[in-house]
Amino acid sequence: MKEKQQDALRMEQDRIFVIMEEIDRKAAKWKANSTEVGSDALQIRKTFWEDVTVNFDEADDVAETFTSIKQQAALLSERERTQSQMVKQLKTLSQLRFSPYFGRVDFKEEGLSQAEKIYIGIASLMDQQEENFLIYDWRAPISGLYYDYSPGHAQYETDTETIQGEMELKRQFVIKAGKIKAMFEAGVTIGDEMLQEVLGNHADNQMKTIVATIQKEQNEIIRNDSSSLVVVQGAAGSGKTSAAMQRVAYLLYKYRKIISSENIMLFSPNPLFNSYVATVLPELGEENMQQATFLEYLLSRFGAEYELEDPFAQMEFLLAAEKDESYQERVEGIRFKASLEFKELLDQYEQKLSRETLVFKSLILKKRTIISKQEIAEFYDSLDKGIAIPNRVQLVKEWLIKELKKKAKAEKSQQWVENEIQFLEKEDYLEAFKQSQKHQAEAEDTFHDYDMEAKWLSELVVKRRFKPLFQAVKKLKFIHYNAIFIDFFKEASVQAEGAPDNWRSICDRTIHTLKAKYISYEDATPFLYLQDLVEGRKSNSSIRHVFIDEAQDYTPFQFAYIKNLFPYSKMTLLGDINQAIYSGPTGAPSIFADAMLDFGEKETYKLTKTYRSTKQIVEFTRQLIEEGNLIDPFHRIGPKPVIVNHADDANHMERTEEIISVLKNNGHKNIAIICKTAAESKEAFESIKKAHAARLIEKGTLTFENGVNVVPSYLAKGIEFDAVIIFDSSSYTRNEERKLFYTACTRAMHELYILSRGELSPLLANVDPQLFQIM
Ligand SMILES: Nc1ncnc2c1ncn2[C@@H]1O[C@H](COP(=O)(O)OP(=O)(O)OP(=O)(O)O)[C@@H](O)[C@H]1O
Repeated sequence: MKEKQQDALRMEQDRIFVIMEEIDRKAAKWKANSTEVGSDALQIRKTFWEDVTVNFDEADDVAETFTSIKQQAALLSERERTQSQMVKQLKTLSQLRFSPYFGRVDFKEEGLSQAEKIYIGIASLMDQQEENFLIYDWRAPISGLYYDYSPGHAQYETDTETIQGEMELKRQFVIKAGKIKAMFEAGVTIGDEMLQEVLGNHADNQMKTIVATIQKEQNEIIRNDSSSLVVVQGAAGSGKTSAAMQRVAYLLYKYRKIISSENIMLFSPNPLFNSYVATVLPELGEENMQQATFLEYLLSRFGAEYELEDPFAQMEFLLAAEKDESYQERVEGIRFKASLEFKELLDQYEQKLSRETLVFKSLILKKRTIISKQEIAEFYDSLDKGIAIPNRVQLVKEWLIKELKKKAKAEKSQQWVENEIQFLEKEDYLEAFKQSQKHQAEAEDTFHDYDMEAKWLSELVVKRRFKPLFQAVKKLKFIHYNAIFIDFFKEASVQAEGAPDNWRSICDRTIHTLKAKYISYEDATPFLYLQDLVEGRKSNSSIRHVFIDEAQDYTPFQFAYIKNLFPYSKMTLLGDINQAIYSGPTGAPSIFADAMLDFGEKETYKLTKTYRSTKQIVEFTRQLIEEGNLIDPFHRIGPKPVIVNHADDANHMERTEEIISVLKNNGHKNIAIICKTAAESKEAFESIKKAHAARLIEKGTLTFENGVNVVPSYLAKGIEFDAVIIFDSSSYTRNEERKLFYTACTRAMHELYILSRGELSPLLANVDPQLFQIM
């Protein structure tokens, strides 16, 4: 048996050498081509103007010149595109040279006498004659066999038919620098050995691709290309983010003729997460999709006029301001403002707005009202009420631009203009002189040079002063959204169906903050929604697929808003209701708990098998949540979580430092000290850094590095560490914090320590004592 395996290994290694030769041959050829295309492009750039006919004498000549320039530019951009395509292909070749493939299946198609050997890697490679595949791209239809079946009957779908047959062999490889490091023959338990190998590795500050070990249920999610909405509810560590990333790569491959990375958008929870996942697609030879946090979108819309609270500040309030007298009321406000009932109130308010007037802002120039808000309102009110609000707003805009032009003309003779002329720059005077010379030469005018110059200079002054006004009008800044939103809360305070009992007081408080131009996070999306009702819906037609990771933290209101923003997009939502850290403390609805996700064709997947943590950690953490018994740990063995049981504060820091040393000695490179809040993190960091080189993660932190990281609980979501130390379990006391505590504990891959400065968290009370060690 052993000998047979040795032979197989030798044979496979020999094949790799042959493949590497082919890669080298192709690389040399492509490199030569790429250099040629590159020098072509350079040449075109150098001689661009020599090769076009430039003649502006007659109208026909101008048209010809224009066509000629266009042709030359098209030629240049085609060459440049080809060159960058070649560079990309060369990069993929070098990735293949390092590790040509990770899987092989021998598949005998029904009706054929011989099995085909199908090798699967991150990209396809053809033989020298360009006839046969030496390597199949993992996203090709036939590669589905590798993920979905073990030896025996198997089938795969092409665009037109289902191909049936027999899988005779399934092999997995770990190949590095062209050498086979490990080879597994898959039996009934598909890929377990290979998974063991992969999952046993240390954590990294960058997520890795999982193409070699994608599991069947993940593969279904990755390859679903028919549903408008894919919803994945998956336990912590079940591979939701991984599935999302490979799904992006799959869509980019399958629809490469119609979509590219610019047409895919990922909403992620924070900037740290953005950088954590940033290397997955490049590793697969693809470019990263567009990535943003929802907060970034909000900030881009609000501009500098308002102070916008971010979700992390809101979270800090929810976790740390429990004793604040406004706490309960705000929590209830957050809950209601997250709902579709609240959105309905805004829709009703739109009806009222369409019958009544809007609130406007006067256009002010140098502290003088140029066009008053009353004049704007009068014009607006004179318009037919049957016209939709956004269209009326457009008419006001056009009217204002005309009025501003008239005002600007009239303004030129004002004394202030003359005064400002004196303060113009030397260049402006020079330009005025040139203009007047030009005018003199062109027209037999009776104007004195001096008059011409003065006229030009006063025009310049007025133009400069009016420019911001024109810009403001174009951006519809003459609408007083804040006042309209305040008016909405005044109206809504008396007639809110489904609102909490203290709704009136919530509205008063909201009005108070809005008057100070402060937008609480829970008010931000409703504010923009109202703004869009007035201005017309903003929608993005270039995005064809939106991914929302950690989707459990989006409210139904936010989701409805995002859906409106991307009306032509398919959507993939990935989340875990047990990690709903925002709706935990507020009880606000989450799109994952709601039945509101009715969307054309929706497909829901549940992932219950988890891969991140050892069996011992999962058995422990799943007892922290309801229905945790449904979570199925991957069989990877490690030490039981440790609860450090001491109810006094005195040696807490010392113990933390000792444990960090133990974890370092155990070979862990990536250790997180997870604290509940930013303030606790700061405090922990200040102490720890005296004994260990450590890094503090804050809401603006863009990357995290291997080493000791001190991180607030809500920023750790989505990422993972070799070992986690929960800094102080005693700070998680309320049931509302259960999901946050669970999220923090599930970040650990290999070891989990729970420390407490006071009493052990009551959230641990029901955990089976067999599942942890006490220290
Ligand atoms: N099929 C797989 N093969 C290898 N590793 C996998 C596989 N699926 C998941 N993993 C690994 O499990 C870990 C968790 O995956 P991922 O972060 O995608 O899970 P998640 O469901 O998004 O987790 P969470 O909700 O806790 O943030 C990662 O290290 C990932 O590489």
